[in-house]
Amino acid sequence: MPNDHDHPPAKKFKPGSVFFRYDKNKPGMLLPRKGNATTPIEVQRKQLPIYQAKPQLLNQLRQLHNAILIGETGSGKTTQIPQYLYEAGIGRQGLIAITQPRRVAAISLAGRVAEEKRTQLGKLVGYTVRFEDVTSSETKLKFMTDGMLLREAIGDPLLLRYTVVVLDEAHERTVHTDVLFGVVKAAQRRRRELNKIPLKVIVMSATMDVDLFSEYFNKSPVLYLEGRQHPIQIYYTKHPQSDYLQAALVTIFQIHQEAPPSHDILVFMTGQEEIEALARTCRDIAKHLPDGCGPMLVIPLYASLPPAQQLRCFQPAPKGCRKVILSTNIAETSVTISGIKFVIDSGMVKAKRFSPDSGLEVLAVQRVSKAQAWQRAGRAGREESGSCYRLYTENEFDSLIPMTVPEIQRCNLSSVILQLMALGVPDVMNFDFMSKPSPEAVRSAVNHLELLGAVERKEGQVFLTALGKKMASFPLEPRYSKTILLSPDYSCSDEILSIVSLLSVDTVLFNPPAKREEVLAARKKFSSSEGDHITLLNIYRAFKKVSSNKEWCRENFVNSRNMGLVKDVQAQLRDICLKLNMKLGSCGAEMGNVRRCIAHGMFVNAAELQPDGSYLALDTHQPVSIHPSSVLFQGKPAYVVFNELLHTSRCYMRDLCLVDADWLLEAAPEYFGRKLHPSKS
Ligand SMILES: Nc1ncnc2c1ncn2[C@@H]1O[C@H](COP(=O)(O)OP(=O)(O)OP(=O)(O)O)[C@@H](O)[C@H]1O
Repeated sequence: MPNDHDHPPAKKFKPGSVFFRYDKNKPGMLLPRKGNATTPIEVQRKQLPIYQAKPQLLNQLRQLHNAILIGETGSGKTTQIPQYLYEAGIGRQGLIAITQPRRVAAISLAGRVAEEKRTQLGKLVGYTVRFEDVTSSETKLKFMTDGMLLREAIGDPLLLRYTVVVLDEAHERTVHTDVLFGVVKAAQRRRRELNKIPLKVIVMSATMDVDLFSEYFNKSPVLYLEGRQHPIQIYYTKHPQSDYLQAALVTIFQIHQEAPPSHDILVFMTGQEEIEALARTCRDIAKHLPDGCGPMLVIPLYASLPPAQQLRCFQPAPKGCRKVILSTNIAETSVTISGIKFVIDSGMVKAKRFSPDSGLEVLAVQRVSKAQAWQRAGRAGREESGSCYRLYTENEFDSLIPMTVPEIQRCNLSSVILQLMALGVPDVMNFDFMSKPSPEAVRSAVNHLELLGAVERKEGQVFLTALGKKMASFPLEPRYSKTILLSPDYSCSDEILSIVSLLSVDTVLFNPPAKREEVLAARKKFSSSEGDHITLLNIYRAFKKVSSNKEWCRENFVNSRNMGLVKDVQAQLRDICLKLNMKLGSCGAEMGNVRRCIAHGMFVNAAELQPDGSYLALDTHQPVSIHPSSVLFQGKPAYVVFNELLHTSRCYMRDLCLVDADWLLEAAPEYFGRKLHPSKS
């Protein structure tokens, strides 16, 4: 459940300044060429640095099966390469897929390329992201998240619909991209062996380890694209900043007081709570600025916002008003946001960290890599010159790691391994990973899947079970798909589908700290002593009962758009269930069944109350605490299962469900036999 306890309290704006310096000798960014934002789109295309290189590029790309393309941010790689290929008739026998690590990039790029080609989105140019497919039989240029191409590969490992796959923003090294590298490489090889139409693979980024990529993709040639269209000045703080939130705030208003209102600002922060808090503070301050300071439109941008709300950042601000976008790293790569002249980079990012020893995956705030810092800077200077204010010193920048550690080496691998096994990869350790995950992490994930019944071992080999095959049909973490698949046994599929959809969308509630008392009063009506899952379900049921009434949502601090999205997700999950011939039903008000089903699906995330009032995660014996946002915060239930762990000052369990020890024992007798004290339940 969303919380309002982990961000610092909204701060009063202290007049003052953050001092920056600009080192001309170390900008890393080059000289301008030409162009401006009001130029017609055809002319804009021709002004991109890539245009100069078009004939040579096409010449090379026509011949090569693999190519690594490296070019500065904004040089035109993502928007132009697919069009050049298409216009030159390369790969015409099939589709050209362009993968992106994030959905917001896939959607906005498809929109831009459709506009450049003067066609309606969904026709020649389309996109596919989780729970949304805007393509048709006419689509030839298909922007998609890497996760979606991976899902397609489960049904079609040779990716026969595609003649070209462009793996964009390869430096991001998400789990999906890394697995996709191996899948695409294998498809390419198999197609050659089977004499099928060849698959061309183009890997692109502005900031990647070219040697590593070239070596991995069969010593592929590296094509360097020179130059950038507009210059970006980089500023560093003179002194280290102890509080990047405060530094961001001061910098936003320094710029706001000095720069023309049409110059918009993009600020990189770490997460939703922090962004919402900063947004509130900015709006408050903006109301009380001296005359002469224009209005400010503050737009939050983070992954769990519904797509329509995310896309608001692309709309221009009203005339005379400055747009300030406060974003997580979802706007870090690929996107062009019109009007952005200034980027403010906190230098921090929230990222997953996994410890195979403890088996726990936690989200924690950490420093960005140099590659990320350059990508962030690259969001300015796309339509004209720009500036990037780094809220850290140049020395601090120099000490950053060059590239982000691949996610596959720092996350729980159970989802990936399930997908790989569904793809028919028998020995995951021998899968052709660009960077291998640690054997402990693979072992821990296989154990997890075995506990869930998704895989089994026979004669030292690991096999996918029938249940595992079904689990892989859902675009969800294995424990969620397992819970859904179990739900008919407890006659509570409607409830479980609602709960899983609510958890997949995750910010269905508003928790403005300034209205804490009102929020608590409104929530009381729905609050369940059985935990957060049931409380969420109560809210969702009430939402449906009032037919999604907006006024009701406002009164109850419910995010009506996100609730709408929950409905969509639920409908899609239901479709998958029906395809699997599951009998779906409801248990009405009998929540015991629902909790029991949750206990059976999510038992690996169980925690036990200790005699001293603290909690221990049963799997790993790690001390954990109930997050203050949970409805179970005041109580001391003997056993709970939790949805995720958040690492701030402590390790907090979020989204908890009250369970009986007996249910945990039923779910995994051997596993819990050693760990539980059922007398306490
Ligand atoms: N939605 C848009 N609105 C306005 N201009 C755009 C838009 N998308 C792209 N452009 C223009 O096209 C240029 C090239 O964008 P493109 O995404 O192709 O660059 P890129 O080389 O792939 O950059 P990156 O490495 O940052 O993804 C941008 O710098 C901008 O000038």
